Amino acid sequence: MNSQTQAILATDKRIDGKAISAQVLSEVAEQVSQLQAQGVQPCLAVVLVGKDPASQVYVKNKLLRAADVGILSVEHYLPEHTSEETLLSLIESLNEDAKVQGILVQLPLPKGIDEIKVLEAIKPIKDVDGFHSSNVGGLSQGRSVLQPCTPSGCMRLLKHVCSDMSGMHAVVVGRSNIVGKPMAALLLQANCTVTLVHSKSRDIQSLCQMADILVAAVGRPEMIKQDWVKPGAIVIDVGINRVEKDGSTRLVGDVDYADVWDSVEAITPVPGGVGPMTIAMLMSNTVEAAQRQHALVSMNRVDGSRESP
Ligand SMILES: NC(=O)C1=CN([C@@H]2O[C@H](COP(=O)(O)OP(=O)(O)OC[C@H]3O[C@@H](n4cnc5c(N)ncnc54)[C@H](OP(=O)(O)O)[C@@H]3O)[C@@H](O)[C@H]2O)C=CC1
Ligand SMILES: Nc1nc(=O)c2c([nH]1)NC[C@@H]1CN(c3ccc(C(=O)N[C@@H](CCC(=O)O)C(=O)O)cc3)C=[N+]21
Ligand SMILES: [Mg+2]
Repeated sequence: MNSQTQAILATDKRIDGKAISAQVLSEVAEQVSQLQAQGVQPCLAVVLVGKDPASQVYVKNKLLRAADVGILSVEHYLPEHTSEETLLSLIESLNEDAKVQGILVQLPLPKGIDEIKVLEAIKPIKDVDGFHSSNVGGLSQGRSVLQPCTPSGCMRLLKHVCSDMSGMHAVVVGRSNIVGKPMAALLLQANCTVTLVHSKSRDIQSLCQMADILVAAVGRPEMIKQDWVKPGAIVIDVGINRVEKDGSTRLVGDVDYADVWDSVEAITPVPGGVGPMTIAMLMSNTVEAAQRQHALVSMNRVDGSRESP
């Protein structure tokens, strides 16, 4: 095999989240134009409480992507010591604002604010993160609801390398409400056999070795090594870890990318894998929310009923 062929194969093995997210974003931009032609301007409200530096970077990136695809965004920056009451009343006013179709409250929230209470306050039809219990429940029942962005982005990446996941054994490491649990639900819906692994699981390495599809969402830098991975496995690395090395900061995943490379059939890099997909799916959800709200309003106009979105 000459080196050029090798380079092409190497490119194939690396699941390019940046490129695939660009595809998603161009589809979203097209949907935005269609909505605009119907007199609807999709708008996303982003709420950030406090000054967490990582959150500031993520929020900035979300606003940039929104602008790219023609989604209007409104930013609400609240001080660290904002009361729960103030935050809840902001959400209430965004719920009532017909010009805002998507509401995102950046997590984590400062201590002292009840995260669940805040997420439950968002109208489910505007819940572009898919974190409201009604959307979480809907996902678990297989209903068509707004889905959490990171797991749905992972599914989109998986579909690129694997058109039919039916019968495959998927192992998800991490059981958070925002990644691990909804990821397991989506894989189950795609007819995978799903194992959900967490910090109390025994013999995690053996569990990972069984995976045809391995999803790592732990938050432990390069925890997953070559001898944890079955040859030919597909690996999705959700982890975003900042590590100090030789005086500079580097971003690494939960998987030791270089170590597992020879064993895997395909793998997502960090950065440039799941991260950009998360933001693209947020834009996709915002458009979907706008479409649903527009459909509801039009329907109500026809039948005269008073239910508002
Ligand atoms: N790329 C993206 O778009 C996103 C990336 N992330 C990144 O993904 C990672 C996970 O995020 P998130 O789900 O919010 O993290 P959480 O900290 O909320 O959850 C981590 C999960 O990993 C489990 N865990 C911790 N240590 C181990 C271990 N040694 N072995 C097995 N399981 C373990 C925990 O188990 P237990 O429940 O028992 O405590 C928990 O379920 C982070 O690096 C985060 O930065 C997150 C969101 C989006
Ligand atoms: N309500 C809410 N919704 C979220 O979806 C949400 C959240 N809160 N809190 C934090 C996590 C984390 N998250 C990421 C999004 C994009 C990248 C991303 O774009 N990553 C780039 C690198 C960015 C960098 O350099 O740091 C990449 O992987 O290529 C990462 C992580 C969304 N989250
Ligand atoms: Mg978390």
